This record gives sequence, structure tokens and C-alpha cells, in this order.
Amino acid sequence: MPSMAANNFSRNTHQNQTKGDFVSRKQKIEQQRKNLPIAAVERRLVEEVRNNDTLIIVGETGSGKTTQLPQYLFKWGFCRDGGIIGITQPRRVAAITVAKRVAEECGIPLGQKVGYAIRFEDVTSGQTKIKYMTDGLLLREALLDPYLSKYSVIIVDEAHERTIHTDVLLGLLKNVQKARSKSINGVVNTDHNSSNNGHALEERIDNQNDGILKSCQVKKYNPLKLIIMSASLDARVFSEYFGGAKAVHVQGRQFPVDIFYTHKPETDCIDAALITIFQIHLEEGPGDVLVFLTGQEEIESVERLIHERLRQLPECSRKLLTFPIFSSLPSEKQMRVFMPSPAGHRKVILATNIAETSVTIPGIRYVVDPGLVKARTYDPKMGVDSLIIVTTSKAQALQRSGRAGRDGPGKCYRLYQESFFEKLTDSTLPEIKRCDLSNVVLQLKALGIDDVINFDFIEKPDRTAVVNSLWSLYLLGAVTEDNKLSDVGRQMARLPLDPVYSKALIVASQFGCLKEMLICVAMLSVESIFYAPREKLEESRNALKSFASPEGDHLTLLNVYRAADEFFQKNKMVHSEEKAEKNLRKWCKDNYINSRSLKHARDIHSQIVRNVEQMGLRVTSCEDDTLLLRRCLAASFFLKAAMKQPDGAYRVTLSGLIVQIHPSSVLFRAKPECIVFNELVHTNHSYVRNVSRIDYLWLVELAPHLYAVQD
Ligand SMILES: Nc1ncnc2c1ncn2[C@@H]1O[C@H](COP(=O)(O)OP(=O)(O)OP(=O)(O)O)[C@@H](O)[C@H]1O
Repeated sequence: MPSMAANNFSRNTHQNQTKGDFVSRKQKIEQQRKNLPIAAVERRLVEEVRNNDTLIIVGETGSGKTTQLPQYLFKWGFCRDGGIIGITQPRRVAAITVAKRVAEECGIPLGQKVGYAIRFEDVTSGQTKIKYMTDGLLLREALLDPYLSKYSVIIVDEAHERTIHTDVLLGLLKNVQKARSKSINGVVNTDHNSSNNGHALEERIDNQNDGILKSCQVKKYNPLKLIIMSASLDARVFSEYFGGAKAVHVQGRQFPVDIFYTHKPETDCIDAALITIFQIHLEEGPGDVLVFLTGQEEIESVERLIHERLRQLPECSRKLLTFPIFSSLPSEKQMRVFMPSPAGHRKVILATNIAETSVTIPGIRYVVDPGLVKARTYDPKMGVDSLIIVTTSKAQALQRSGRAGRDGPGKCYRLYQESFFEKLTDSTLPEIKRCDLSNVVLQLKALGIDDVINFDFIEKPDRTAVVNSLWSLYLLGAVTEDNKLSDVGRQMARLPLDPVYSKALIVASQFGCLKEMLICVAMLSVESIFYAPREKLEESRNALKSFASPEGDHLTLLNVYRAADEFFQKNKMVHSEEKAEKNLRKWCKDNYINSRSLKHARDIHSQIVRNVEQMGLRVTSCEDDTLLLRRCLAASFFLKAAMKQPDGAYRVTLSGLIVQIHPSSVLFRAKPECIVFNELVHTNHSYVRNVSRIDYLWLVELAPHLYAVQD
């Protein structure tokens, strides 16, 4: 049996490091950087960027695109005019971890030259020149600054993922490029591939307020350099979209990854994954294992089964540690996967597709890929979000195997046959084809793009989906009858929230319960506040009871937030802020509350309080008037109401769909006559989540354009 030698992890933090450690780590990083395949073509890439306003870069996973290219561009003067290099990522975890790594490579604290920004969290400063961010965040920035004037270069990374934000962003960036070219040349430059050395436009600004003609003030718009990047990208589609933009391929990868397929189809993926994990553990050399699973439930059962099987092994073979990572897992637990495991132990990371692109988890040598993923699909006619398990695309399979081979040669075990791989689709169906579009439509309208149906999307969304989004925006009062953005719609677009939640805040300010609605909306905007591990289901349910409100989940969430806040404020009176935060995390743990989600909700809360104050809305409280708050919920969420049927199921008023209240709701057993809800998901049944009890007559009174008294 091979010895379980210590794997070669290196800590990301500088804590407890001596000066010697620091120097040797810096040298090691320098060496790693030099060895990356992209390092050999640094000059050429920089030249290509200089010569082409739009460039498509395709390079193998781990070749160094995400971490190195921004540093090269900085080094070769692309920030010289004061511009910033922005790099978008589809996932928050990637934006954060890559920014940390690049700051470390530069030997500077995060937030200075290198930073990141994601919704509700901004770790950048006036000095930041290399900014990693989510694609959604850049879209919001465009609302405030349509020229994206502070960026000299924008890199859209992992474009193959085709998130809804990436797709909209590409269309928008195309317009920004045109507008910036126009500002320089005085004409629209439609040739996106043309080089433009950009004699910056000198623009005279008349300061009309104080009547002084400041003729010496100049404003410069340089051309926007746009780079579309991915490991697995159909370069042709992107090139055509950008008027024949040049595509370059970065050859080679740092370390090889051998791919293995099964000889016959696997019927039980979990069992096949388990067998493979133990084969690796018992027969292969050192290195950690990354296993892709479909969700929390599957991860938890695989984790349990691993531990059961480990108990049957001799003591010396039990040095296998499991680490789950999925999006609703508390962040301190998520970050544990990036830490080195104790010497002599092998780590098995059980992950959803959160770990599929851009992230480097040091030490991973083996990837186990059953070839499945839980994907969100949206039925625009019914307004139903479904989570279904589907096979991955070839692009996803390549990304998954690319998580190995990043700090040594790797192996990827695909739990299906090679012939099956050949039949997989090249890339995943773009999200724009399978998502609710209300938010995007509202944002495009706020950006002045009125004719959303004819917007220059890289791939057009379904017409029905656009029409339905326009219809719900109309019902919410965000667009007028002739499809123009209304004043309310303009206010809604200023808030970084789903349109219904933005509307809820505006309605609540009129009802006099904005203070409470801000909390509800902040809590509804995060994933799973309650943490219910399978092995402690009973305890977690009991903990929930102490917060539960008979009126529904919204008031329950309000109770949790208030209890946490009271606990925190009391602690802060006697302890430092840091200690109070620590105690709050412990309180969360004791109460089966996901502390990361709660923290996230508290951050969102602070930000949206600032937003509504800037908008001039009155933040008043209804105190304990829960009736008023529930009436406000009805007035806000009337698009999602349902009536109880004789058999105890519910009929959604607008679509006629039959649904059940989700077992996680406090109203699961109470089954009131009429409800409003926020989420409709389809797993094995159609379920509604985040539910509150209302009176049907309130709908008639508060949303008369949709509801009438029933016979
Ligand atoms: N957090 C990290 N810790 C240790 N090494 C890292 C880290 N991030 C990156 N690296 C190293 O830098 C290499 C290049 O990573 P980078 O993310 O730039 O590659 P990439 O070409 O963008 O690949 P992908 O598209 O798969 O993200 C990795 O293979 C790894 O060796």
C-alpha cells in the first residue's frame, strides 16, 4: 500500500510566517509563475491586446489566464492613463479566491493594487488597478457609469459558462466600445477588431452652475480593450459576434491530466464515486481528491458513506478527511477546503459545480466526475423554477478535469464511458434561455435600451420569456402600458435586488413598515438562513421553533434577524466588535442558523438601508403591528399568491399551477386558506417557499388590477 505522504499544501495567509518562510514562499511563487504556459507568450499576448480592441483568448485550464494576464497588462502599461483592468467571473468564490492569490503573487495586501468586488462586498480602494468582480456587479456599475469610464481593459473570464449576466454584459460592452470609439473619432466605429491607438478626445466642460467656463478641464475616453477568455470556448461564436474579432490560443498546460473512463455505464453514481474514492485512497500516490456531486443532500450522504466505510478499514488506512463545499455552506466551512490537511492525511473535497471553474484548490491531484449537475431551468409560462439533474456539457467536463494538474500531474476519473463523453453537448445551454428575465429586462431599460426584444444578444432569449417579464414588470408598475420605464421602475432599478423585492421596499415605505421590510428582503436575498445537517435534523427543527411565527416565514425571518441583532448589540456593549462577532457566530451555531448567510443578510441590510435613504424613502417601523406587515406583504407579492384546495394542496392564482407548501416552511402543517410566497421550485413536486398567511380580500383591495371578489 502506498504511504500517505504529506501533500505539498501551502498556506495562503502570511500568519505565523517567519521572514525566511516569506522569502522562500515568494521565490516559490515567482518560480511557479515563470513555469506557467502563458508566461512563454507574455509579450505576444500583450502585443495582441495592443493591436486588437477585442481579443478572444482560449487557453487550457491552469495555463495562467485568470491570474497572469491582468498582471502582464498592468506591467505593460495598460493602466498608465489611470484606467483599471476589470476581470469578471461568473462566481463569487472565484472572484474572491483569485483576487487573494494575485494579491499574494504581487506581495501586497488585498484591497490595494489588487482587489475584488461582489454584490454587497467591495474590497477595493482608490489604488486598485486590477479588480476581480462578478459579471453581475459590472452590469450594475454600467447603470451608474454607462461608458464604464474607469476601465481601460475589461476581461470577461469563463465566458463559456454563458451566465445570463455574461451574455447581457457582452452586448453592453459591445455598445460601450462603440460609444467610446465614437467619442474619440466622432463617428461610430463598427469595426471592433480595428486597432485604435486612441488619441483621447479632449472634451470641453462648461461648468454652468457657477457660470465659470472651465475651458481647461478635459475628459478623456480611451478605447475600451475587451478580452473574452475561457478554456473551453467556441471561439468562432464569439469572434463572429464581435465582427470577426481575433482569437488566440494559448497552448499547453503546466501539468498533464490523464483522463480515465469506465468500461461500462454506471447505474449508481454515488456507489461508483465511493468505489473510485477508495481506489484512489488505497492504491494511488499522494494528493487530494475532488469529487463533483449534484447538491448538499448528495454531498452529505456521500460524506456519511465514506465515514462508514472508513470504519471498516484498518487504522493505518483511515487517514482520509472529508470537506464539503456547496453554496449554502457557511463560508468558514467553505474556506476550509483551501487549507492544507494535516501531514499524512488525504483530503477528499465533495463539491457542487461551485468548484468547477477558475478556482485552484492546492493539492488536488485526482478529480472524480460522475458527469452530472443540478441545473436551474425556468418555465416562463408557469413562472416555475425547477432544479433538475442533467448531464454536464463537454465544456464542464473539461473544466472539472482542469481542477487537477494545477500543482502537479493529475488524474481525472469520469464515471461514464468515452462514447458517452462524445455524445455530450459542447457547451451548456446559456442561462438566458432558461431563466426568469425580469431583472435583466428592467436593467436594460434603465440603461436606456428600450427595445429589449431586438437587443443585440449573442443568442436571443425566448420571445415568450421576454414578453412575460415585461408583463410582470407592468403589473409591478415598473413599465408603462407602452412599455416605457416608469418612475417607479427607475427607482426599482436603482436597488441591487430582484424587481419584486425592490417594489416591496417602495410599497413598504408607503405602508409605514419599511424598517421591517428591509429586514425581510435582506433575509430573503440570501441562501438558506437555516442550517439543517441531515444528522441533526431533529435538533435543527427544534431550534427553528423558538423563532417560528404562526403568521409565516417572513415574520419568522424577521424574528431571527431581530434576535441575532439584539444578541449582537448586547455583546457589543461589553465586548469588542470582533469578540461580539465571534459570539454571534457561536450563537448561530447553537441555533442552527447559517452564520455566513446571516452575516450576508446583515451586510445586504446595511447596503439597502443606505440605498433607500439615498432615494429619499421614509424608514419607519410598524413596531408589532404584524397585521399591517402582512397586508404589506400581500400588496408587494401579489404576483405570487395561492389558495388552498379541498385536498390541502394549493392553486397558484395567476398560473393555476398546483403546488405544496415546502416542508421547511413554518406553515407546512398549518395550511392557511390563502398565502403569498416568494419562491416556487420544482424537485419531485412543485413547492412554494417563504410563505405568509394573508386574507384573499386584501388582494382584491390592494391589487385590484388582478383580483376580484370571488363568487
Ligand atoms: N489560490 C492558489 N493557490 C495556489 N496556486 C494557485 C492559486 N491560484 C492559482 N494558482 C496557480 O496558478 C495556476 C494558474 O491559475 P489560473 O487561474 O490563472 O489559470 P487559468 O488558465 O485561468 O485556468 P482556469 O480557466 O481553469 O481558471 C494554477 O494552475 C496554479 O498552479
